[in-house]
Amino acid sequence: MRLTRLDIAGLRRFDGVSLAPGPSLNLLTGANGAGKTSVLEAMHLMAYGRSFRGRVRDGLIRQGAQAVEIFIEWEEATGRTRKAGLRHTGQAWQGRLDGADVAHLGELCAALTVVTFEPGSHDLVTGGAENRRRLIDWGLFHVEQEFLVVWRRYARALKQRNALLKAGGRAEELDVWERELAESGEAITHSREAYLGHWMPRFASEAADLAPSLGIDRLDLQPGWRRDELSLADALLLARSRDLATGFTSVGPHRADWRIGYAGIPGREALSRGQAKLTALSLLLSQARLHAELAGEWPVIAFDDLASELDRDHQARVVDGLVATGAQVFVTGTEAPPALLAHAERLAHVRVEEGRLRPEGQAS
Ligand SMILES: Nc1ncnc2c1ncn2[C@@H]1O[C@H](COP(=O)(O)OP(=O)(O)OP(=O)(O)O)[C@@H](O)[C@H]1O
Repeated sequence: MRLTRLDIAGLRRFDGVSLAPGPSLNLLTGANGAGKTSVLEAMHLMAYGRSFRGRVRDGLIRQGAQAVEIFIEWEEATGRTRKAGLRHTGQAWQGRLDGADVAHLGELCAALTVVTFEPGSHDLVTGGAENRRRLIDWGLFHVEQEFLVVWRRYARALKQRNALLKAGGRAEELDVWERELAESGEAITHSREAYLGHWMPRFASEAADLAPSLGIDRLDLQPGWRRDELSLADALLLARSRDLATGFTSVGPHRADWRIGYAGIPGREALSRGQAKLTALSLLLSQARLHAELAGEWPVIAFDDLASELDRDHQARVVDGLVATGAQVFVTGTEAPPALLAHAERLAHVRVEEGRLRPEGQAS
């Protein structure tokens, strides 16, 4: 997919700006604090319902503004033009897709696919399980419509069981929600396992190119209970008295994780920061590739501060590879990275200056 228009108002230092991105490589340069990352943040907010820099109410909304407002227009590979608007006050949000109000932010997220690589992305590899669960579920939400339905069923049942646990609910009441949890939870796990199976070979091949010394050869799902020994229904029943004591559900796919297998190093603790970044980048790019194969079009790819995240050789490999796919790419930096200048004929360059956007070549 290709963004053709991006309007941002009330976001960080942007009062109101508009961008008409190019179809291939888009470079945003500017001084520190000019607002480059904020442009990617706006795209990410529409595509994920949240920022990669923390909660909306923690500073995303411009000081003195009531709300952040984003409008994006894009073209799908089929030629269909789509448009989405999002207004977020920090407490409440309103979304529109193709001219109609949406009931769930998830509808915007399902329509617009953006993959963002930013300075915090190494957390996918070295941080907690939540981001890894989100990543795999992101892939599934976009290609399996049923997944969202079953995921919502699970989330609702989990909430109900937790409420009953806290209230010291009766066994018959817990039985009802555990049945629902077990059924939807087994389905979620089945989908996650199948997805990892598709993702693994693409991830291994991307990692073999970007970080060959790591010898990445596995992606193993940890389902959130001892699935090789018992069903989720049995695991929930077995955990019931402990869960009643703590007031929360200790087993199930909401506790799942997945682990990367490295043949070249003892484990993720041995990764340098740069290697963790390359591993995260391999995950994101291979997932974008898998998405392109399953959904028939590449997501928009956004790199925040590419030049300080990757060495020159890796920058060139990644940019050249993406140009060959035809994906639309956004890159920010204080200066233009040589890897992008090598594709000058495809490059749309915008300068970000004190919260304003100025296409390169236009007078300020
Ligand atoms: N809520 C807010 N209201 C007004 N201005 C804000 C708010 N939050 C952040 N800013 C300002 O907006 C800018 C955010 O810049 P951003 O991080 O997008 O810049 P950048 O060009 O990517 O910078 P760098 O190169 O330093 O990473 C900063 O100047 C910051 O001080």
